[in-house]
Parts: sequence; structure tokens; C-alpha cells
Amino acid sequence: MMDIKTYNVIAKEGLAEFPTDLYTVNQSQKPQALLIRSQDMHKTPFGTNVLAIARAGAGVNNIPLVQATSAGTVVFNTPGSNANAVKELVLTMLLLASRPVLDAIPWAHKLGGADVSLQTEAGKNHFAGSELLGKSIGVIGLGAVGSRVAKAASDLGMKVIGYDPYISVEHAWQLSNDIPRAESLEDLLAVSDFVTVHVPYTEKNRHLLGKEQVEAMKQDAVLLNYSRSGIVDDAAVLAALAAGKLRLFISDFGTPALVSHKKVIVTPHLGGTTAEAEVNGAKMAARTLRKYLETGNIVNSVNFPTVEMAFEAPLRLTLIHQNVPNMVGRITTILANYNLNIDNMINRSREKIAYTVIDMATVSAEQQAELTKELLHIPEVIRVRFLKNPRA
Ligand SMILES: NC(=O)c1ccc[n+]([C@@H]2O[C@H](COP(=O)([O-])OP(=O)(O)OC[C@H]3O[C@@H](n4cnc5c(N)ncnc54)[C@H](O)[C@@H]3O)[C@@H](O)[C@H]2O)c1
Ligand SMILES: O=C(O)[C@H](O)COP(=O)(O)O
Repeated sequence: MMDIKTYNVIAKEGLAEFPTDLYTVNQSQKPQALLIRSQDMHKTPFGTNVLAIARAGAGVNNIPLVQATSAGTVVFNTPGSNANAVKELVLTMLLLASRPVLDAIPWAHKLGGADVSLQTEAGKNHFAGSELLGKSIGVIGLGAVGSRVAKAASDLGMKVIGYDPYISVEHAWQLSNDIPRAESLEDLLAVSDFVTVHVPYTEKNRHLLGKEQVEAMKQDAVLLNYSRSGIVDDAAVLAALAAGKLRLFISDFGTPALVSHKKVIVTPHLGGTTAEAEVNGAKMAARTLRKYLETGNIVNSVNFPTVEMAFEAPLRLTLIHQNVPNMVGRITTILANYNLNIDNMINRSREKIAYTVIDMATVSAEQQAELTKELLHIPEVIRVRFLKNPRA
């Protein structure tokens, strides 16, 4: 039995992916894997017994990746699982930034008496808005969320310009040829009535929109942050709002200064909070975890290489080790000393870490224990697992 510990609200459809004859959920002090959303794992200790952490969602800045990698803990996310939800909320906020319905609705509901319609017609001009059609929008980051926002804005008749110097081939294919790409962030900022940012939080992206960038924006522009707190320098934005340079700041990440500001609209980190996105993310995370725990195969990891090898042999040996020369040689020498034949093998690396998967015929539990001890004796080996093929 393996135990999965959960943090945050995880959709029941995701938990149902774990068959009860193989898994328990939240039953052990020493779980084999964690299934989380925004839980701050920098402040939540997890032991080296944790083989994997799956983040149902996109952002992994809440997980200490360097620490997890060196402990041999594979971290996964669920790319794209909540991208449509974020896109729809960004569209909502673009419309709210254009039509003052947030003020108009309470005004309408306060009207009373027999002449409500007269009062309506007399007062409605206070709430005149503008249209998105023909306005320009700069989309920073053209991944799962940004590429969808760009397409939707274009479908609404907006002039879209994108910026993503690191765009993946997959997302580049998804992006319409009609959407021009800016050569630089400054080029995008100079022409955009709306700017929306969809990049991950990393050290490099901290204050990607800082004082200089905010000052480079168009007069009366609107800035939206549905990526992460810290990517936008809130202090620089507040200064630009006070100076009358920006018209509005819309953010999914409140701070005391933002929530009390008249020219700021804050949503409470709602980007990925729809029933559909929560189910998508939880199911995807559970399936990814099961794949890794049961077959050793790794997909959608943010700290380990992708490794997919059909599990056909009776037994699989997986090793997490440092990415240094002669590891495969040392590992296979030990197997040869036990007269074990290798049916199939794969070795992949990512930066400082490497992963080796070796398929072979069955060996006894005693021999597995001896081999594990000997393999762990190689100083650069971090984790050793034997997996039995239930279908062999
Ligand atoms: N508000 C929410 O609830 C919510 C929901 C989903 C995602 N997010 C946040 O949005 C981020 C993006 O999500 P996603 O699913 O689109 O991720 P993604 O990985 O599919 O896309 C991120 C894109 O940003 C690009 N990028 C990175 N640094 C950049 C930079 N400096 N300039 C321009 N482009 C850059 C990458 O090349 C990539 O294409 C997540 O990391 C997460 O922090 C927030
Ligand atoms: O990075 C993400 O996927 C979003 O910020 C969603 O976070 P949540 O799962 O905590 O709502």
C-alpha cells in the first residue's frame, strides 16, 4: 500500500483515481507522495520518504525545487489543466475594465419607486464605458494561459501582440500566425492599451514589470497580473496609478496596499478556481503520480527529465543519481556481478540530476534488498526502487 497525502482542496474526482487496493489517502505519517495546490512547501517539511510531489495546477514556486531534486523527490505539475479557467477570468476582467458594471449594478439596485425606468434613463450616462474592439493588448508569456488569452482577445477584435522569447514548440504551433510577436518587452509595452502577464515566478522574472517597464507603458494603460505576486512590482504600479500614468491595475494577488486602492481591482487568487479546472488538475496530477509510483515513468516533471519506457519485463529497477560520468558503468557492473541480464534500459539527465531505468527478469526479495544496499553504496546514488510489473 502507498499513501498519498493531500494539501488544499483537491477534487474528489482526482482522489478517485487512486484504487483502494493499492493506495490510501491521508492515512500515514510517512506518505509516499504528496498531492497539493498552493500549499507553501517551503514552510511545510516533507521527509525523504516522499518520492514525488504533484502540484495540481501550473505554478511551482511554492515548492523548494532544489531541495526536492537533491533529495530525489520528483516534482510534477499539470500543464494547461486550468489554462481555460484563467483565460475566462482574464476576459472577464478585460470587460470589467472597459464597462463600469461593478459600479452600475449597485446603483441600479438602489433605485426605487414607480419611476425606476425614468431614473435609469436619467442616470445611465454616468456609466458609459468603452469597447475592447480595436484596442491593443500585449500578452507577456505565450504558454498554456497566454496563448489562449491571445487567441480569445484576437477573436474579440483586439489587436494582439505577444512576447515570449522562450516559447515552446508546442505553444508556438498553437499560436495563430496573425498574432505578431514583439522583439522586446519594451516594444510590447509601448503599443498596448492593456498588458497581461502570464509567466512563471522565478528569480529572473521577479519584477519583470518593474518601475522602468511600468513607465514605458502607454498613458492610461491597464495592467493585469494573473500570474504571480512578485512578477509585477506593486509599488511601481501604485506610483504609476498615483501619477495618473496607469488607469487601472487588476491583480489576482491582494496586498494591504492593493485591496484598499480605488484604482485597483483584486480577485482572491481565483484564476484556476473553477469546478472544471479543479477536476482537470486533480485527475491529471493523480494519473501522473500513479504512472511514476507504479512504473517509474516520468512525464510533466519540473525538476526531472522525461522518461517513458514501456514496462514489459517482470521487474524494473529505477535509480536517481547525480549526473556525473560513469554512473551507468558502475550500476551495470554491480548487476553483472549478480549475473543479472538487462532486458531494456534508459538513462536521462536534467542539469545536475540523472535517472536510470533498467528492466530485467525477476529476482528474489532478498536479492533486491542486497542490490539496493550495494547500489546505494555508490556515493552519487540518491534513490533506488524496484518495481514489480503486475502484468508480467
Ligand atoms: N492566477 C491563477 O490562478 C493562475 C492559474 C494558472 C497559472 N498561473 C500562473 O501563470 C503562470 C503561467 O501559467 P501557464 O500555464 O501559461 O504556464 P506555461 O509554462 O504554459 O507558460 C509560461 C510561459 O511563460 C514564458 N516565459 C517565461 N519567462 C518569460 C519572460 N521573462 N518573458 C516572456 N515569457 C516568459 C515561457 O516561455 C512559457 O511559454 C504559472 O507559472 C502560474 O504562476 C496562475
Ligand atoms: O499556478 C496555478 O495553477 C494557479 O495559481 C492556481 O493555484 P490554486 O490551485 O492554488 O488555485
